[in-house]
Amino acid sequence: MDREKKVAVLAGDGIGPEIMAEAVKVLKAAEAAFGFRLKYEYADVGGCAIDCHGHALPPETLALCEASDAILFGAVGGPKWECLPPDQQPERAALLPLRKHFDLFCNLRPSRVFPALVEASPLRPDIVGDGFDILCIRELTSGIYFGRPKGREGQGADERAFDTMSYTRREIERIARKAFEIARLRRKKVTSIDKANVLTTMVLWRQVVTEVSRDYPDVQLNHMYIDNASMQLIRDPHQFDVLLCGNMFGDILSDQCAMMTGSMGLLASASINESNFGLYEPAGGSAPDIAGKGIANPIAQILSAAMMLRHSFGLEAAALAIERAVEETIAAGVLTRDIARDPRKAVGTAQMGDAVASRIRA
Ligand SMILES: NC(=O)C1=CN([C@@H]2O[C@H](COP(=O)(O)OP(=O)(O)OC[C@H]3O[C@@H](n4cnc5c(N)ncnc54)[C@H](O)[C@@H]3O)[C@@H](O)[C@H]2O)C=CC1
Ligand SMILES: CC(C)CC(=O)C(=O)O
Ligand SMILES: [Mg+2]
Repeated sequence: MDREKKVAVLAGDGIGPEIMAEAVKVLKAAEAAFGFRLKYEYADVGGCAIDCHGHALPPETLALCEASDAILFGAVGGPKWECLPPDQQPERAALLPLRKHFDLFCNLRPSRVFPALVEASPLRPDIVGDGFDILCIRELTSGIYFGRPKGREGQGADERAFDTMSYTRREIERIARKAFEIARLRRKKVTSIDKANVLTTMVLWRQVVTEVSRDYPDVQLNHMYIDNASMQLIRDPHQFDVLLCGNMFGDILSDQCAMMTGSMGLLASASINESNFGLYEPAGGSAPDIAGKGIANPIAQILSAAMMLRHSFGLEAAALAIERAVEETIAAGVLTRDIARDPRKAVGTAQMGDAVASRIRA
């Protein structure tokens, strides 16, 4: 790495600050071990930013992100802000605009079963086998989460609310190309998820994905309806390599994939744009039910930091070292409550971060 890189650290709400502290701890251990330097600059985002600045994505936060080489993001939202009008809630007023602003259209969510956690999966042992390895590639800046018009109108029994699902050929093509390019580096299989039997948007999705696939004859493509895919993931996860999804279906299936590996707290993600600028965040949310208790699993945040080193900074060896340290820590039986077989032996968030960091130092 030629110069010190600047990381915008947006921890957010709920468990966000707790798990972020552990990711930064691990990154600092990696800096010392591998001799690179990162500069961490912190800013408010989400509900805590509404409380302090009156806006979920204050201009100074956006300016910091623009001046940074990557964004490390925690989570936003929670019951405290649910009373706000929908367009002012932290998720819609901060996270979605951030994704749109930086055109972070490509969301990578890898779900792999750690060998020591085969038993933590809620799937039957004969289905999990030695573990599966699925990469969910989710389109992140379009689809029904962004389509216009959306709104509410009318009153009484006639009051209605509506969202618009929309995809352009260009939007589908660029995420499909990413999926095929990445599948080439893996097991060369793309399963495109849609609902083309009902939704016109998804008819175009299927058509464009099929057209793009002709440029990748070495990669096998099959199409699957979202309802079937949800069932097939549980019946036989080994049939999947790369899942190519639109925004909403990828949101839903990736939570399912996370839990199939043992916990929501294990699923890391990278959201990148065409210039390889990225935002790195756990796939889960602010987990208000466990926030402030020091028991959240920091692994998804730590592995998101490893993805940042790999995708934004080209620090492959350091990324691998973090991933290996996480795997070894889990194998040594250092487990947070969500993945521990015996909750009485579970460690807290900070102990898990300490254990991973000390393995990197070693
Ligand atoms: N990227 C983001 O900032 C996201 C924000 N949210 C927001 O977060 C809030 C809570 O949403 P929920 O639907 O409850 O989803 P959630 O992902 O926050 O929590 C779902 C379940 O997973 C557990 N969980 C999540 N992360 C965990 C971790 N690291 N360790 C252990 N357990 C973990 C929680 O305890 C909870 O039981 C809402 O305001 C929601 O809109 C939800 C998803 C993503
Ligand atoms: C605001 C939501 C779309 C966040 C979320 O659930 C996700 O990105 O997985
Ligand atoms: Mg989600």
